[in-house]
Amino acid sequence: MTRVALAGHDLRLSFGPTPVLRGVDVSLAAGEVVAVMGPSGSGKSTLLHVLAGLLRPDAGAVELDGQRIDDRSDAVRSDLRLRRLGFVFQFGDLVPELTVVENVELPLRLTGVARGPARARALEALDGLGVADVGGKRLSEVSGGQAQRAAVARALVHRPAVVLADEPTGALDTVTGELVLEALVTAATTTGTAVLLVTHEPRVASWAGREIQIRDGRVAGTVPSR
Ligand SMILES: Nc1ncnc2c1ncn2[C@@H]1O[C@H](COP(=O)(O)OP(=O)(O)OP(=O)(O)O)[C@@H](O)[C@H]1O
Repeated sequence: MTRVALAGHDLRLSFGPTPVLRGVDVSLAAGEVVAVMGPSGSGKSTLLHVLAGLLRPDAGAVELDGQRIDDRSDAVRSDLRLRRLGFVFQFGDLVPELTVVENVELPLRLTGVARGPARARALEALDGLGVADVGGKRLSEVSGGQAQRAAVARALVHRPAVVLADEPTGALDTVTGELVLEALVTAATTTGTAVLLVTHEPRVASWAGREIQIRDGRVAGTVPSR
């Protein structure tokens, strides 16, 4: 049977009086790429933040590799995020004071990997995205597309169980966007990482195996990607 990497069960969350998630069930198998689509304001990013343990749901449960995480302490959830999850947002979110390669090795260094092996793995991850040559540069010295590819390398460098990506190609040209999506799909097929991709764009969703449609804080349907 396929291992479930990440699942949300009957997730509910309101901001003040406004319900934003109204009972969402989602499940991602290891190695699966799933797109989350839906109109602006339908709750996609909120769902991603709840699944990441960044926001606690009012009700429901989140399970990572079969273990419930939403009821764990902030410190435990933060540690799980560091070790088991990778994130890609629309605008890279790298640390400007560090070089590109220092950013990519960060998840490894923070979990105790020694400097030498961490550097080697970071350079390998950058190489996989075609940007190893800018490893020594600071963010101010690289293009937006190079920075985003570095952000993807950082999200994948520690071979996380799950990558959560929120409009990861939103700020990129088509060719760079495809490099980013290809890297995410390759991680899914080669290392069994589950990838959840929030996007507005059908072209981006077509890289996923399955599309979850969110409307008004509920799953309106799940369809195979075109
Ligand atoms: N921290 C917050 N406090 C209050 N309301 C919020 C907060 N975050 C999101 N919302 C509201 O929750 C609703 C869902 O927002 P969310 O960002 O999840 O939607 P989305 O589907 O990702 O939208 P988009 O496609 O525009 O990014 C919106 O009405 C938004 O205004």
